[in-house]
Amino acid sequence: MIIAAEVADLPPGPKVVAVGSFDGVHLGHQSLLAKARALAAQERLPLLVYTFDPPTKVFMRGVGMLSTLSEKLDLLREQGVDLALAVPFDEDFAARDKAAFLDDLVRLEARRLVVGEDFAFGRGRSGGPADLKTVAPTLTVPLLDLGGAPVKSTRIRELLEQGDVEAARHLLGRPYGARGIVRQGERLGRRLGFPTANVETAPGKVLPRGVFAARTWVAERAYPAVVNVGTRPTVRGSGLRLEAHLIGFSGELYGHELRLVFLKKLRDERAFEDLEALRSQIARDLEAARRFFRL
Ligand SMILES: Cc1cc2nc3c(=O)[nH]c(=O)nc-3n(C[C@H](O)[C@H](O)[C@H](O)COP(=O)(O)O)c2cc1C
Ligand SMILES: Nc1ncnc2c1ncn2[C@@H]1O[C@H](COP(=O)(O)OP(=O)(O)O)[C@@H](O)[C@H]1O
Repeated sequence: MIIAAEVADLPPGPKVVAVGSFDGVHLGHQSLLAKARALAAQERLPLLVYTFDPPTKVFMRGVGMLSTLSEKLDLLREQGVDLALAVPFDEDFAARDKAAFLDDLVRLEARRLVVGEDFAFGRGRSGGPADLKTVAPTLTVPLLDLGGAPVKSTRIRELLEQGDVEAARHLLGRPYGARGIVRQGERLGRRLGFPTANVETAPGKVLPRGVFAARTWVAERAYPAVVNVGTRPTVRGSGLRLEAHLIGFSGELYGHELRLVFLKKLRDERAFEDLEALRSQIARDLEAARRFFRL
């Protein structure tokens, strides 16, 4: 997949262009991309995804994001997208009028356009499908319905904020994941008997709170894990932290990238009277995770 941040950096030639924020690349996005891919194959043209970083709603409304740019690009690649244009979405971009956006599509040599039915663009969301049709024939894809409501990033964000990683998984078509570099913490984990890799995720990334059974990867190796996402009230922690105790791992992780997917919520985070009480609870969490993984 070829990736660019500006129209001028993409190879010339006609293309099928799908436009949207694609935050999370959920099942709705995936069905839209499948239609776009089929259209591209039929027309013998490459498929380009024109997307925004951060997602427009994240910038405009300050909500959290389901996928960072690198996660989104990986997911788009998995969906068989040939080219990705990820433009920085900022004040200037939000203020551009709809003609400027249409001009981008012309410069991209868009021969067919594919958008979700709720897509709008340009300052004040003034542009819509009728405007797009002045550039190229436009396929407007209806929102995919699951469980009696459309699949939308907002709905998934809300489920994750409630810690419901299993319902989020149904709408995403895969378990929700996060990634980041392992940083040094207060080195209390080892003293507790449960070393925990402290994973620094991107600012603004949505994290479900609580204790979870998770699958983790370091380089290409997979480890089952118990993960806590919270503020560690027992040790008067500050700020939200993601900490993973990898089952069957020993060694150093500092500076390595750790990836994980949240599989099952085990419980909410709590304040314990003392470290001993926390230690025995983590031991029970570990047992619950082992049962989950049938270890
Ligand atoms: C499975 C698991 C569950 C945890 N649950 C809680 C909890 O309920 N309350 C809490 O205050 N801290 C909890 N923690 C966080 C520990 O307080 C944290 O791992 C410890 O402070 C180690 O911090 P350090 O990595 O900075 O040394 C949990 C950690 C793990 C791995
Ligand atoms: N099974 C394991 N799971 C997670 N981290 C481990 C494990 N075994 C060793 N480690 C190492 O121990 C570190 C965590 O130890 P800990 O005392 O909790 O320190 P910190 O406060 O720096 O997170 C990890 O970053 C990693 O390098």
